[in-house]
Amino acid sequence: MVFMYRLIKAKTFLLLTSPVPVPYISRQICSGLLSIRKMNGGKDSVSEDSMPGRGGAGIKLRPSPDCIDRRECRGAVETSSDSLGVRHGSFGKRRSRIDLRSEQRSGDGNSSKFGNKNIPAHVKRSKSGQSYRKPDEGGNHVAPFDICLSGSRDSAVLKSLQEMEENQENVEHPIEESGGQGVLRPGMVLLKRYISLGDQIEMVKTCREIGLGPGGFYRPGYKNGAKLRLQMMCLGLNWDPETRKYEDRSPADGCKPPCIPREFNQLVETAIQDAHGLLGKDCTLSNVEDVLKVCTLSNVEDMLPTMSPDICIVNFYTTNGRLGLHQDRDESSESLDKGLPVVSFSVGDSAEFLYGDQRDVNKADKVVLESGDVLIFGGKSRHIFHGVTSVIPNSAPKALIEETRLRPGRLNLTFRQY
Ligand SMILES: O=C(O)CCC(=O)C(=O)O
Ligand SMILES: [Fe+2]
Repeated sequence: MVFMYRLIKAKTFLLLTSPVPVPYISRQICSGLLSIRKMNGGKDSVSEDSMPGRGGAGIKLRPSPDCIDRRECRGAVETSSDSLGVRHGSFGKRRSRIDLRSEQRSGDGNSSKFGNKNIPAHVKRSKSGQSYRKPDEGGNHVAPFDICLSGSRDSAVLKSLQEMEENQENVEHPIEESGGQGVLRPGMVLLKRYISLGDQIEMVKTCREIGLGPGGFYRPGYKNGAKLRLQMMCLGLNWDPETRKYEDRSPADGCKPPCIPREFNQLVETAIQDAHGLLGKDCTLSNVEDVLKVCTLSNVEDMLPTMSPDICIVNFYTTNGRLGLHQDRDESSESLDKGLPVVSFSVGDSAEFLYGDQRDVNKADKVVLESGDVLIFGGKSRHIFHGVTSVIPNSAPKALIEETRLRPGRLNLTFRQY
């Protein structure tokens, strides 16, 4: 609700005070949010069938200040324009995307700013110098993956809703069954059903909209050619499983990663504060047995440091998607050493999430992450092995699917600070 309220308030203010369209302003604000950071490489951790480690090579990176200047990548946008627009019923009414389309079409497409800097070698370019998506093995054009089903009431949506209804009649998902809210281990906190339905809906719509544009969703692969069992899009900085580095271009189309929407970051910060509240309570309870243990605000911050995300990896898992046990270790060594947390939002179908000290599924603990859950792991838990073993079909909130037509599957956003 806080997210929705802030969003409406900000948009109303901008609409009332601005002579230019809100989406334009939002993008400018977004640019201003990004700060320049000196970065160095993280260490590495690779496993078969898992997300490999993200070894930074000591390069200096910074979230691109103009990461949402979509005109730079007009070629890439044009190729995906079929999947945007009014044919998506209520989505088409969203002013931002329509404005975005016309801006993209009327943009000068000047690729000089794009330059040759940092463009991955395998990204193809047209004669005019515009980038476009890599064709698949069969040479077919690959448009960004649409996390939502198109058509107002097409049969796939109806089938999905019907199955969901049947499933939800038979299966109960009480919070206790899926693992309760609270401190799972030092530095690891689960906030159950933390994101309101309204905010989940906005999140899906926003991710869909960004995901269809430059730097949008694609199916990443590893160096050995194997594909991850998910669709991915990176915001702020791009993480490439093939190079295992953070870079400032998407390998799918050579475009700069889109910015992280300000509302997402606000929710991350509020979630960390609320996690601190839980950690504080946890301390108070332990004090009953251990009076010497004093829990102050500062050591709550030591257990789970605060962070300002400049990276968001957005994953979409279809119902047979998964992600092997891995560690998130490619952020800067400064960030890793401080234990700055990874904050994870789950939306859509529930998933079985494994975590533990070793890369061994038999030794890992399991928790079910449901739509609206926020999982935070930092401090002593920053280096845990974790992964997604399965997505539970038809477990998403029905109203979320009705409102967004999110495909069967799960959307996951992990925020980090480089
Ligand atoms: O989907 C999830 O819950 C985890 C995602 C993840 O671990 C990652 O993107 O590094
Ligand atoms: Fe991860």
